[in-house]
Amino acid sequence: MQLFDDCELFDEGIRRFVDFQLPGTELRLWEQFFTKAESDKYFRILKETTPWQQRTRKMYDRVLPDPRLTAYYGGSNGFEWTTELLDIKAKVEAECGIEFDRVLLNYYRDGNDSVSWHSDYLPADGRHHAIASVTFGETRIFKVRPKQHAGAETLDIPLTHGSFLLMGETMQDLYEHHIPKTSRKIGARINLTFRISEPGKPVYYVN
Ligand SMILES: O=C(O)CCC(=O)C(=O)O
Ligand SMILES: [Fe+2]
Repeated sequence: MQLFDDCELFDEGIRRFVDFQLPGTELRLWEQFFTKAESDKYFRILKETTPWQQRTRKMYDRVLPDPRLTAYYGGSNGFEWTTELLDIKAKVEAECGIEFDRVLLNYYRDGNDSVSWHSDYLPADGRHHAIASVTFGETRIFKVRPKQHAGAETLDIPLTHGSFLLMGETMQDLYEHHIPKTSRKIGARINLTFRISEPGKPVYYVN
């Protein structure tokens, strides 16, 4: 589905906007939301200065490393915000009019890194909020399908360098998403998901 219906001139070309018009929720994509120069700078700084962590999770009776590295900022138990993360957050907030208070960074080192089908973790206040997803680096396919997916189509969205994807409040209730592995010889990708938690409550992040 390609509905580039609201193009505006951007300093390095055309900023393309897509509203995927998903039933029951909002899913909107701004490509080249950050300029090439900004995106290159943020990719380099985040790659080099983030204290990337290798998380593990228990699968049945085995403890397996997540196929990606992560770092968590803000909220009540994340790292201290950096200038760059606050700048990225401010630009996203100005566009969508929503304020976020924490961000999860994912570092996909190559095509072998991935995230399996899931919906994002329910915040401590028991209700889902909008999530803003920003990508720097290699393009990866973001797949979306309804939770009731028998017979349903999967939406494949290439998330490009400098793009901003906004998932609406009900997205996690109704849909799940996934970044598949790829055998293509590709470089690294960094994804940031800005989230909202109930103020004052610790966030036990999983996804
Ligand atoms: O890398 C992405 O685009 C998605 C990451 C994700 O789904 C998550 O961290 O929950
Ligand atoms: Fe997710």
